[in-house]
Amino acid sequence: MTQPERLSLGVAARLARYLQVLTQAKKEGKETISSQELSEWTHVNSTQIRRDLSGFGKFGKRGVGYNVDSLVSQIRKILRTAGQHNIALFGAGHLGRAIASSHIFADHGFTVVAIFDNDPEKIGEKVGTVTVRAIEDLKQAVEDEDIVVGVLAVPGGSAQQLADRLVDAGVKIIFNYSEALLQVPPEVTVHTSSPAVDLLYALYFYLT
Ligand SMILES: NC(=O)c1ccc[n+]([C@@H]2O[C@H](COP(=O)([O-])OP(=O)(O)OC[C@H]3O[C@@H](n4cnc5c(N)ncnc54)[C@H](O)[C@@H]3O)[C@@H](O)[C@H]2O)c1
Repeated sequence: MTQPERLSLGVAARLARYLQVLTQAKKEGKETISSQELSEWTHVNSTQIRRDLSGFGKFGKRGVGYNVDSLVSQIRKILRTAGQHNIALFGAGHLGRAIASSHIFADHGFTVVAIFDNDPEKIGEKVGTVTVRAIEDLKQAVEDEDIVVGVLAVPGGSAQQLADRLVDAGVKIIFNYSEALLQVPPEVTVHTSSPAVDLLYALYFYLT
């Protein structure tokens, strides 16, 4: 399989979207999927899908479609997300608990291996199988448990100080659920999740 050095942002975003649909299809027991079906679920047109996937070798058979399993592993390889990746979660509140006990990350090979909170009442509590720890343990946890992503499920006012600690501990990817605008060095990527902003984006394409 030939693989370009770096994907364009557009291709990477579409591949991630295909992966999301394929992972769900796999969970529902689907073995093959056509570019037309992928198109219906992702709203990317099927010609574009075939073009995106053909660039990386032949996964599909004419008339049969793509094998879901092999397409999932191929896209994960292309996105370099094959294997398991460890996450540290900050905030054992409503959102943090929901994230820790759901499959949204696990389905894509991410495991929540550590949960941090600054509320003394929560430290030592179990959320699923993980014990809530004090923030002072962060640096050691990143080192010992090979943590590559920090997920912030804390109030906006606490997010920057935690981002600073993550950067200091060497974590390069921050997934920010709060509304805080985070300042990080250029080598660190922040992804901010905002359902309302995603909806505005969808609305823009609906209205134009
Ligand atoms: N983007 C989304 O989809 C989405 C959805 C829901 C909530 N949110 C955001 O997620 C965040 C959490 O929401 P919630 O409803 O779970 O709040 P919550 O109050 O239930 O939980 C927040 C937790 O963070 C902890 N915390 C606060 N400061 C901390 C610090 N400095 N270090 C470690 N832990 C700290 C608190 O002790 C608490 O356990 C908020 O910023 C909220 O706006 C985003």
